[in-house]
Amino acid sequence: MTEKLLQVENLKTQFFTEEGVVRAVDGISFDVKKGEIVGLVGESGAGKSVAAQSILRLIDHPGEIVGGEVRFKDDVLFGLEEGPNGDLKPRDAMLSNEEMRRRIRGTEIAIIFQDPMESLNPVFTVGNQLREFIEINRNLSKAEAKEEAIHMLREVGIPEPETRYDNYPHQFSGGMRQRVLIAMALACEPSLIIADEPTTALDVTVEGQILTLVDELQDKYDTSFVWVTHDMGVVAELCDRVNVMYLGEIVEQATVDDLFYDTKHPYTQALLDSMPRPDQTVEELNPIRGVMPEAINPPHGCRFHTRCPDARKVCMEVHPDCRELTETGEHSHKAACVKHDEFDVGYEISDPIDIRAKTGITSDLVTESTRGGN
Ligand SMILES: Nc1ncnc2c1ncn2[C@@H]1O[C@H](COP(=O)(O)OP(=O)(O)OP(=O)(O)O)[C@@H](O)[C@H]1O
Ligand code: NI
Repeated sequence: MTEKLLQVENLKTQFFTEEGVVRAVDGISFDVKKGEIVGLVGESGAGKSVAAQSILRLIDHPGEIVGGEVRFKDDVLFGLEEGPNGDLKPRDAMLSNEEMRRRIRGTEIAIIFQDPMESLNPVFTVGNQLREFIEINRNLSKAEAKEEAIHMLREVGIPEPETRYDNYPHQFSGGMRQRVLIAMALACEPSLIIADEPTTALDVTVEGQILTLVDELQDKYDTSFVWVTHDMGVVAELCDRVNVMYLGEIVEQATVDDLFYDTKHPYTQALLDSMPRPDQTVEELNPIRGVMPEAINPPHGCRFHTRCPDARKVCMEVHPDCRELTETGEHSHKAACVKHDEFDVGYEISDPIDIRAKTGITSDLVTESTRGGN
């Protein structure tokens, strides 16, 4: 049994805005084992970034983690318990803000964001920033830290690292800056790196190079990753296991192979169908119809029913949990869709609903999508 590094259980994060309560992350559960790359994939607004930030308790006002638990190794990063008056309060075992800063962030769990310029200071050289980070976090002398910084720049494929050490961030290309952030993330040899779409802004070739690099470094350092992306191509290339998110929930959770070749949720299927393929022209792309509804007032029943080609009346009423669909198989494969027998809520005898009427979209994408609900 592989060791579970990170365990997220029923995590809920909400934003209390003037328009209402945004249920950005609405009860997700997943785990990351040692040495694994686990994907969080979904369209814009699905809650991927909020989920990633919640793990490190990086949620600011008006946002708040309101429920669930996050455990990392033997530590409780987040957890609530009932207080004497019946109201919820942080569990005694939950790490303090100080412990999160000192012991966890950067050292045990590193995070890489989409825009490197947010994490790099434009007025200091790349080398100095990396050196200082290493010096502080690893208790090395200035000279040792500099040596280590150059070593890390070389590790992530920066050519002539001794010279590049003295360059400023703006003298690096986008891809090179992202490599610097990977170097910084790896510098303290964390057990887990959370990467929030770090390659999204890069062109495809550079993105490919970075993904290859991450794959190699992952092998070498045995670091685990949570990889946030909206791109199923990235998932295919990088991830071991995947969580598909829709409107704050995980709707399917499986190994990459199972997700691609034994797809259980219509939303996952729609994401896969919308993936550009080499044998297709741009005209042949199959974008997912409609837009994702607001997370303030998510649809009743299954949140995807308003866009789902397989939706029936029962889907408007029953809110499916993410349920195990394999018998005693080796790999767990979970999905939240009542068309599967495990749910037994009368899907087969329920009337189909006319999605055209619901989305107001009358493209031929809708008529052709009567793909069978097996
Ligand atoms: N500071 C905030 N205040 C109010 N709502 C927020 C805030 N941050 C995020 N949200 C809302 O939370 C939901 C989830 O957002 P999140 O950024 O996690 O989505 P995402 O899946 O990462 O999308 P993207 O691919 O665009 O990054 C969205 O409805 C978003 O509008
Ligand atoms: Ni995001």
